[in-house]
Amino acid sequence: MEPIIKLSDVYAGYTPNKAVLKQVSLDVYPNDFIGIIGPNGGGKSTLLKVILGLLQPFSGTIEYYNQQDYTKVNLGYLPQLNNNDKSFPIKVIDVVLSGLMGKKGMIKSYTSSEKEQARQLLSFVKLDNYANSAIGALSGGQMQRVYLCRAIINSPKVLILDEPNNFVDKQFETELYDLLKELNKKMAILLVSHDVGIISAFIKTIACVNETLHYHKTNKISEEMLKTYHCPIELIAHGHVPHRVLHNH
Ligand SMILES: Nc1ncnc2c1ncn2[C@@H]1O[C@H](COP(=O)(O)OP(=O)(O)OP(=O)(O)O)[C@@H](O)[C@H]1O
Repeated sequence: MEPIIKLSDVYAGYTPNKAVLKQVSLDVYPNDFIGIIGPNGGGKSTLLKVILGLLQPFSGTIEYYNQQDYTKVNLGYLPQLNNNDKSFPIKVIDVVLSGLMGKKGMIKSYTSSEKEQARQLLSFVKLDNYANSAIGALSGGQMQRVYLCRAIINSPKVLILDEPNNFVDKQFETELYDLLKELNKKMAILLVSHDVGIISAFIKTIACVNETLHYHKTNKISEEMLKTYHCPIELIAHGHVPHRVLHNH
């Protein structure tokens, strides 16, 4: 089977001669569900930017379906939420529909079947009653669900999520992962998360990013394994659920 995305020996960063990512190689296959973990500042978001084509590597290659042009691969992206999103004057359903722009370009109107599809997705994440609300009126968790709908409305081959559970209400957290499991039947998923304990029940493999990338063909994480690869974690307990979190560097 051919990988959908193939990174080979990638060096990337923001200032010349100061690589944040070094010697990174990774193959992403159609049914993958990869948990991307690592310490703060280790380079997880930078890796996503490289994969999304937002940051050109200093050296190394990134190939999509054996093509050089990333726009030919349909990628869905759920970015980290930031506070600016709150002041953006746009209706919830239009946020979801804006996920079609990559396919349609800057268009003025959407078809009724596209609107229906957007409504179905909102119903999928239990926000059917908010379709016509302003996005700024929603809680952080609700906004994340809307952005998830936007990321998947174009049926991407790869769904990329950056800390989706940062703002998600506890009540929706399990539902979010169940939803991702369902989506994984149709698309590869790359998930950056600090919640290693929780995601390990859903992910299939692990990429530990700490300047370099170490890929583990398992969803079981041992401290020894991560220590070996300089990706420190520790076990703590939140309530009744044992949890692994990453040290701050
Ligand atoms: N736009 C930028 N310009 C310059 N340096 C940056 C920029 N974005 C990130 N960095 C630096 O690159 C390094 C890696 O950052 P990155 O955000 O990729 O890490 P991360 O693993 O996603 O961290 P976190 O878990 O805190 O989100 C850090 O040292 C960070 O300060």
